[in-house]
Amino acid sequence: MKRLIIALQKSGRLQEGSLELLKECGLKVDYRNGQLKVFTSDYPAELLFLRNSDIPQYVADGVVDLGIVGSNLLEEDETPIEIVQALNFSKCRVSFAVPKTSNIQTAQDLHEKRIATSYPNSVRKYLLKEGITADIHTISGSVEIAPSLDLADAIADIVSTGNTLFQNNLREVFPFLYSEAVLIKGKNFNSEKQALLDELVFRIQSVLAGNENKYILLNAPEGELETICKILPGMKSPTILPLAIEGWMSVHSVVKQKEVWQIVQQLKTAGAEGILVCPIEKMVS
Ligand SMILES: Nc1ncnc2c1ncn2[C@@H]1O[C@H](COP(=O)(O)OP(=O)(O)OP(=O)(O)O)[C@@H](O)[C@H]1O
Ligand SMILES: O=P(O)(O)OC[C@H]1O[C@H](OP(=O)(O)OP(=O)(O)O)[C@H](O)[C@@H]1O
Ligand SMILES: [Mg+2]
Repeated sequence: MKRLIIALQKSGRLQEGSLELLKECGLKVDYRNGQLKVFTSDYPAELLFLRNSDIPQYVADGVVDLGIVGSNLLEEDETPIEIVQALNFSKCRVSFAVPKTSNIQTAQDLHEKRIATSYPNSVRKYLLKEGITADIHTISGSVEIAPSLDLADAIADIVSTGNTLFQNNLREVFPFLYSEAVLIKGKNFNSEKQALLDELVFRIQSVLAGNENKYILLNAPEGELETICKILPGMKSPTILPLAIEGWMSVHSVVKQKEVWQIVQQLKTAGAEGILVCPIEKMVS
């Protein structure tokens, strides 16, 4: 039986989310920290745990079939690689930041300044586009410390919560790149491997759709049904079932996770009672 070889990060920001997603897709993974190779059961895959920065090359060379990396790495790496699916986790931005006391406010203010970063190609491309020249210093980690050591006037690094900038007395100037985890595909896909990939992508999309939506149930007075159904469009339409008490209906529907609180408020105002909001594990439309 053919197995898809999937490269995941050995340690770091992407590992937990990658393993979690594969488990939600039905791949049984018995992984113990430090293992470099793991076979999955319930789906024919072999997981290789590699350095994040090595994954694009392994995928491009066809040494592995698939990989999960941050899209910012692909921008930096410039290896031509097909993104099969954005994965909606490890979302972050790559931003310029400066000491709180600095008067750098705009892209133009970076002209002829010293910029420390782990992403020199991405920074170079951005500055070139803006017609700005700067002195780029490449540092492989802990970039936020560079201004306090007077190694740089500004940095370009990943920002998520902004805590690291805050702790290092830095101020975000502006982001120039947005990133999230993505599934990337190598070469040498015969029809058997392609079928396995299609199945995996189908499962991933079902999990992502499930995560983005909530199942909502509520009791509605019959007289308010029309208003309540307008608030709840559902996948096709809401499901309506009679309650044991006359004059009341149970209404079931699916709503976008990000709209849940606003919809709950509208439903309460429209007279709904006993509102339940439940997670959806998988959703196939
Ligand atoms: N704070 C963060 N929040 C969200 N995503 C992040 C954050 N930091 C990094 N990432 C994402 O995770 C990816 C891997 O980052 P991580 O710091 O784990 O590895 P690395 O140090 O860049 O690489 P290597 O494993 O080669 O040392 C980044 O390319 C980015 O897409
Ligand atoms: O905005 P925040 O939520 O604080 O996240 C940003 C920090 O996260 C990443 O570092 P990481 O912790 O991965 O350490 P590293 O530099 O060793 O990769 C990134 O390089 C920033 O330093
Ligand atoms: Mg990091």
